[in-house]
Amino acid sequence: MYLMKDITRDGDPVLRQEAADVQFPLSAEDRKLADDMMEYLVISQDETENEKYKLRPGVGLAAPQVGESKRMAAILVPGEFEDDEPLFKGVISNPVIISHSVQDGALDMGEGCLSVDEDVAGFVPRHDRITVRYQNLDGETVKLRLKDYPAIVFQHEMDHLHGVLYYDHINQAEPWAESEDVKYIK
Ligand SMILES: O=CN(O)C[C@@H](CC1CCCC1)C(=O)N1NCCC[C@H]1C(=O)Nc1ccccn1
Ligand code: NI
Repeated sequence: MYLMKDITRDGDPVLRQEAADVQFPLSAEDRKLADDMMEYLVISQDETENEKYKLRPGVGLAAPQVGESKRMAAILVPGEFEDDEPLFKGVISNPVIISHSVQDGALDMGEGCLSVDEDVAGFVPRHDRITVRYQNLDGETVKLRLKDYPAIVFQHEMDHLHGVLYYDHINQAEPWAESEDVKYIK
């Protein structure tokens, strides 16, 4: 299982590379990578476990963050309340945004990243709504419409597959500048 020491940090060139397509059917190695990334998210979101292993809780983990320059990311977006089903739980490969809203969305608290130790303050403008197409672990093509928080998470992870980090999107001059057509998401 992955520990924080296994998470590549900003400065490692792998985080700035364009990752390679995942080939299907999945190799045993890529299947293990997918399982291990999802395992990290599950354990990190469990209070007892994350304390025990000193893990930062995460809702997403992209392969470049564990040193693998492949177009694969695990995503586990919890439901609103403790016992709810997750809003999304899955490992996506070769994702592409095939359409998106004109309206932008940004988390009202800004973002962070397990690969960036110091949080960089400011709004991270993204698309508020997206239609994403990706391959699931069986190699099937899935098309998914997302909005608000889950859409932000997907875009944060997909950025990693293109060597983009969240702070690349922040307005350095005025990090918290509000604009008209941006929806600020809780
Ligand atoms: O690429 C992937 N990453 O870098 C992990 C990031 C991904 C999210 C950042 C903003 C949108 C996606 C991540 O999850 N975080 N960022 C750093 C510390 C906090 C943590 C987080 O938001 N945790 C969380 C939130 C709700 C419930 C449980 N845990
Ligand atoms: Ni990240």
